[in-house]
Amino acid sequence: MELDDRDLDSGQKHYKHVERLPSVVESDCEIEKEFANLSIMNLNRHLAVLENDYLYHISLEKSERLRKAFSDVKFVCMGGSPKRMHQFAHYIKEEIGFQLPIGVALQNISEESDRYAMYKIGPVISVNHGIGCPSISILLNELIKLIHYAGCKDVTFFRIGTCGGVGVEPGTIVVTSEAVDGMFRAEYRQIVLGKEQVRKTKCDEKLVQEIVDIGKKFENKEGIEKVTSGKTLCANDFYEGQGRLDGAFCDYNAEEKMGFLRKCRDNEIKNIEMESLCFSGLLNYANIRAAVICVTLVDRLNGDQVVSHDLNLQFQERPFKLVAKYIKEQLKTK
Ligand SMILES: O=P(O)(O)O[C@H]1O[C@H](CO)[C@@H](O)[C@H]1O
Ligand SMILES: O=c1cc[nH]c(=O)[nH]1
Repeated sequence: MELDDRDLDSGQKHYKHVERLPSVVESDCEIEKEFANLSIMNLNRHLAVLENDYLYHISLEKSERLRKAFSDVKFVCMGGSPKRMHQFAHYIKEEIGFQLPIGVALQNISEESDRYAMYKIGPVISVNHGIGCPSISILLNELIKLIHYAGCKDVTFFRIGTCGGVGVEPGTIVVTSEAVDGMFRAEYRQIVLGKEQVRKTKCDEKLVQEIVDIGKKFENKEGIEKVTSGKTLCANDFYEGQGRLDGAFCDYNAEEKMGFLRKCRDNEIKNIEMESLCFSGLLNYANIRAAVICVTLVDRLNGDQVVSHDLNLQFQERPFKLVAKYIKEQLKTK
């Protein structure tokens, strides 16, 4: 495999590798055997012959060091904003009683990339995914490769987010039963090589139920308020894509907007956000357990504007608390 010197000058090791991959992969039944034993499904066979892989957006490189550092990961918690996931990192550290060496602070592992902020707290990764499916898709690709290269076993992913509610009181935690697109299809669609690729987005029923049960057990205690499950509409935009009247553009009227939101409610959609489709689509495809847990900031049947910053900051902590309870219970059994 050929080294690219220009990349080495910038401190990153990239390798020219692409041309020789397909024929090697197709003929190698050792690779098929190795992949058949993985719990991650549908993993790219080309990875098996990729000696070096730089996970560009999280600034990590496939190596023995990476395997040792990440092999204990059991939970990957993701949310939109870097500050929220830094806060969650501190919160989960206290909750699971994880001790950093004296004098060592939590470090953003991916600082060099300046794209995502990622923290490792023992068996938990806390990382921000930015806004929308393209952003979370890149991160999921690199995180799935990370847990594969590190040989992690039995990993669960969570999206800990915020959303707009549909007929539910602000502050409600919605655990997604299935993510749907703007046409109410439980499918994540992506154009690949000029064709539409479709991945199913129904969520793991058992995991949804376990989280709802924990929610019910702690409801109105320890900062965990109303918890419910329902379908989540995943939009590609915050304004027109979510039927708002307050975007820069709006070619529909208030009645049409309300008609659509009522139709959402009648189709058991309880919330609207922007990543659940890709998150559940890719993780389902990989056979990785995953759940989307979002707190509602506004009831869209009553308005569009998301206001009151302090209250939203309090609301954002509700999914933290629920997920932390789940992680703590699981760690007792591991
Ligand atoms: O709060 P997060 O996790 O970012 O989630 C929601 O908030 C963002 C829009 O404001 C979108 O990313 C949407 O999915
Ligand atoms: O209404 C909302 C609130 C938060 N995030 C969204 O995507 N929509």
